[in-house]
Amino acid sequence: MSQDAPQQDHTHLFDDARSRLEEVFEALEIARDARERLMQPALSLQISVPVRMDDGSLKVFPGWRVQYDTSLGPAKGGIRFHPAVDQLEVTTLSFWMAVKCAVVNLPFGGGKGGVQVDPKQLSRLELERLARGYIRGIADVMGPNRDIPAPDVNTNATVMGWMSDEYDHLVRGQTPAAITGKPLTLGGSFGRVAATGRGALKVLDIWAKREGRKPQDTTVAIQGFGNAAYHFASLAHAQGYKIVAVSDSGGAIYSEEGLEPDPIKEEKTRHQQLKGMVYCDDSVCHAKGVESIDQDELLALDVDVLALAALENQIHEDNVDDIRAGLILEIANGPVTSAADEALEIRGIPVLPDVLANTGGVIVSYYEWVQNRSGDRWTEETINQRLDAVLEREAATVLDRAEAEEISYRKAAYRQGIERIAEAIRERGNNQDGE
Ligand SMILES: NC(=O)C1=CN([C@@H]2O[C@H](COP(=O)(O)OP(=O)(O)OC[C@H]3O[C@@H](n4cnc5c(N)ncnc54)[C@H](OP(=O)(O)O)[C@@H]3O)[C@@H](O)[C@H]2O)C=CC1
Ligand SMILES: O=C(O)CCC(=O)C(=O)O
Repeated sequence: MSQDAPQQDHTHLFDDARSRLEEVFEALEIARDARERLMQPALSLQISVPVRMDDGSLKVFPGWRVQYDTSLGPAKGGIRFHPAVDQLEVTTLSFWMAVKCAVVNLPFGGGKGGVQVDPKQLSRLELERLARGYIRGIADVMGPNRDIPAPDVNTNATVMGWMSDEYDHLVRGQTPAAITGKPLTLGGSFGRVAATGRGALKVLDIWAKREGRKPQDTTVAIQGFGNAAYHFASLAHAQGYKIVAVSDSGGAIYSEEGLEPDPIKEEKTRHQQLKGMVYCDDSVCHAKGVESIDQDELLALDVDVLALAALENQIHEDNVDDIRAGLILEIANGPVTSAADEALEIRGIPVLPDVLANTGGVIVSYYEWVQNRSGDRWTEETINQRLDAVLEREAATVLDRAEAEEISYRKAAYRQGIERIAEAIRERGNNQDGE
């Protein structure tokens, strides 16, 4: 563990994730080969990333790349820079990637990467050296047909651009399809930056329509204000949803009258933190009656939708009884533990699960990969239409199944995803005991 890493216990994270797999094994006839394969990752690589700091000293950061399962296609998944990253977290995130790609029927397996680092303590050049060093460390196991990284927490298009450039140098050729989420000028796709938030809103809309609920009558609190959360907030606000609270790693803000995400984003870009910001310029206030609240208070607000868009393990046994929201939308990966999930199910609070609700990002990453391989470039309109169509189809299947089998949306999504992976494992045949 690096020197400044916070004490965060991921010991139970992977067990917790696997307990959802076991639930599927109990409910469905999944072949033994698939059961064996899916209980542990296919490949797990640990690396050390040495970074020359601006003051001339050398710091070494631990990093990982895990490919959980590649039966449906090359591994796919983001890279996280965060002080709490460790092998178990990356493994769990790669497992969720495998499930989510299968839930929305992408020709991808699941992968994930991470570096245990606080990127907020690095200069821009140090960050670039770290990004390049990470790619040198995992280059042997990645590539367009093998494992395709993308952004996740604290990484973005700029970081993907550096990584893509580093990979091109290593393989002595332009290989844009090796990484997605790149800047547009380096072969990135229109629509990728907003895709996770847009996809989450689409899934919420599909659910709301079935429930006869209108955006104008729906209040939303959002945990997080990064890439996924901001784009969700901005698009939801434009559609008429009332965003009453948002939070970041430093605090939360609330307004009963509703917040305007775009000016808040501009302020956050200037001041880094939501806490203590002023939302008025030239005597125009973008959010009247804004007050600072605790991050935990946001989770307990009496709202129609609580959108979780920060990190895993946010709703757990100790705070689940405080939840008063009508619906939980999981934009983050794994924000609700399995124990909390059961408690919510008993209380009749539905959860639109991560493996469906946050698939917008990886779906548009798939479109980026397809465009890079064909040399084609699709318009933003085409991308968004295709994204909507996939989510309409796959979300409908999950919601219908939940209703027909009288199970939670999560259980229905897991059954859909695991069935597809198990089928691919079966079709690959028996010769799976070696190279
Ligand atoms: N980016 C993508 O395409 C995808 C992301 N996801 C998932 O969505 C989640 C967010 O990712 P992304 O938006 O990319 O990451 P970002 O790094 O852009 O944003 C993370 C946000 O979470 C905030 N945060 C961190 N800790 C807390 C906390 N304790 N309470 C409240 N807010 C907190 C951060 O605060 P601060 O701004 O202060 O740092 C930041 O606003 C992750 O779980 C990720 O795996 C899922 C699918 C795709
Ligand atoms: O865009 C991608 O390939 C993966 C995004 C990601 O890491 C995720 O969905 O959690």
